[in-house]
This record gives sequence, C-alpha cells and structure tokens, in this order.
Amino acid sequence: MAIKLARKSFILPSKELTHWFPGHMSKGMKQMEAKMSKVDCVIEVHDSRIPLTGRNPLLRDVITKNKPHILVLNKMDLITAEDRRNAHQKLLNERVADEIIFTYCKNEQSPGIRKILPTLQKLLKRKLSISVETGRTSDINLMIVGIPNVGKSSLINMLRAKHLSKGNAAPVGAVAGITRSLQEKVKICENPKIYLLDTPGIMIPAIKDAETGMKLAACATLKDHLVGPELIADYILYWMNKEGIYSYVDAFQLPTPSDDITEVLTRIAISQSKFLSIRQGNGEKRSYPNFKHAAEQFIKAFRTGQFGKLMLDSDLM
Ligand SMILES: Nc1nc2c(ncn2[C@@H]2O[C@H](COP(=O)(O)OP(=O)(O)OP(=O)(O)O)[C@@H](O)[C@H]2O)c(=O)[nH]1
Repeated sequence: MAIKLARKSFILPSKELTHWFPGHMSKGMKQMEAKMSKVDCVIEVHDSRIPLTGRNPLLRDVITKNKPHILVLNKMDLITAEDRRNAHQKLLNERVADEIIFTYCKNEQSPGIRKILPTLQKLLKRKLSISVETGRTSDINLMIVGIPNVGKSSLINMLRAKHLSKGNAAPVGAVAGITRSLQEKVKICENPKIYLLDTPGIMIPAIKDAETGMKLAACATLKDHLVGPELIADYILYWMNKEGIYSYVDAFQLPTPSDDITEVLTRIAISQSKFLSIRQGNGEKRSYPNFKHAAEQFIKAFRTGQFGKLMLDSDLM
C-alpha cells in the first residue's frame, strides 16, 4: 500500500518561531540558575516520542553545572518497547545523563515512577548516608527541568502520590506553558526528606530546522496556534507516509492513504459533518469543510495514540 511522497520539506510559518523564547522563559532560566547552588540533582523531563529532538544541549554542562542528572523520558505509553530500547541505548552511548528512566505519569505504581527513588539513592549515596552528628540524613533538593508540556508537573504529582500518598501539588494541562514561573519547593518524600522545585517549561533557545520545529509542535510542546493546526496535521501525515504507517486510513475511514492534506482534511470534515458557512460577495452563503476542526481531530488522534505507538525520532536512531 506504499505511496509516493510528493513533499519532502516543511517551512515553519514564521521566522520568529526559530527563536521562540518568550520573556517568562528567560526569567525562568535566570531563576533556575540562581537556585542551582542549592540543588543536589537535576531531573530533566522530556517526551519519549522525541528523545533526541528538542532537548537543551546546554543543560548538562552549563545550566546544571554537572550536577547529578537523571533524564526522565515521559509518555512512554506512546512509544513501542523496541523504540524505547533503541533510544535508551543511543542516549546511554551519548552519555547525555547519569541515568535514563522511562515513565508513564498517569499511574504512580508504574515501573519508571518506582525506579526514581532508588536511582536517587544510588546517585546521592554520600548525601543520603546518616550523619554521625545529627543521626539523620540530609534533606535532598531536586530541580525538575524540561521544555513545555512534557509532564514535569505530572511527574511531581505522581512522586507525591507514590511516596506521600498526597494529592496534586502542581497544575497539569494538555497545552504548553501551564507552569509559568519557578514554584515553591514541594515535598515528595518523607524519609529521606526530598523536595522538588517545579520550573516553567523552557524551550530550546533556537529551533535549528523546520523538521525539529514540526516535531516539537506535533508533540504539543509548542502551542498549536504558533504553527497552525493544518500545518501540524500536514507534518504528521507526511511523517506517517514517509515511515509507511497508514493507520490514519482506518482511524478516519478514508478510502486510501494520501499525501494530500487538503484531501484528507476535507474527507474528515465531511464525514463528521463539520462545515463553515461563509457569505459570498453576492450575499449568498456557502458551506466549506471545516479544515481547522478536521486538523485538530487528526492531531488529537496522533497525540492520544489512536494512530498507534509512534516515535518521531525513530529515523535518528
Ligand atoms: N500519554 C501521556 N500523557 C501524559 C503523561 N504524563 C503527562 N501527560 C499529559 O501531558 C500533558 C502535560 O502535562 P504537564 O504535567 O502539565 O506538563 P508540564 O511539563 O508540567 O507542562 P508545562 O507546565 O506547560 O511546562 C497533560 O495533558 C498530561 O495529562 C504520560 O505519561 N502519558
């Protein structure tokens, strides 16, 4: 059922997007650097669907100043076990962090969540040994960092639920940019006492090419309106066709695979009876398929795993 791809490249809708770094992010970055001296370990959270794309290359050596560093690849439910193994190996070879843990942040009993405390105990062995003077262990301060919408707040809430049986302390949302400033530290464990600082999502300072930008947009780390839902849907369609994955055909009951986003969105809008009524120059009203609605449905299907478990960086492994 393979189809010939007509398009090979994408252009981001605005030049500014390649350096999209709003004020609250540079403020957040400064706040993070100011607090770094009190931090024992940095937990960097990223999206499993793009383990190589969009991570901040300066994080390890410059921003976190070589603190013990755990890379948490969240949303592991959206990729396959094989992609997980390949990404793990590749990132280990590149020594991007001291430890790499895959998590699913909708269940506090999932294996990745259970692994975090023992990993901290291993990395911070010295700090966690019982002091001869006080007879107790030192408090541990963690900082959680990462680009927007990867699940930083969800991870904090899971750790609190697992180790303290407490409810949510950090707000969670499906759109990027929910946490906008450095938060007060949150206790996530009583014994040993572990505190976590939630930080606002900080985008990479420069998006190096359109493919990177489109992957970040597809995973909702950029707000949809910055790129536009039709363009994001077009990229997802392009990527799936390129990989020979045609699950969108069944998901939206299309007759065949297609490389034409207008055709795909038209069919989705018609099948869901979503039209826009637009008045013509002569005063008459005409109905047009609602492309925006169709594009949003297409993107949602990708993001919720309806098209299957898809890792956008699989071509980079
Ligand atoms: N499928 C899936 N979705 C997740 C997982 N963890 C979090 N999410 C969803 O991802 C979205 C973002 O989660 P948040 O915890 O708000 O992410 P954040 O990194 O704190 O976001 P900002 O505050 O915008 O930087 C929400 O819709 C969560 O429900 C996961 O393991 N799997």
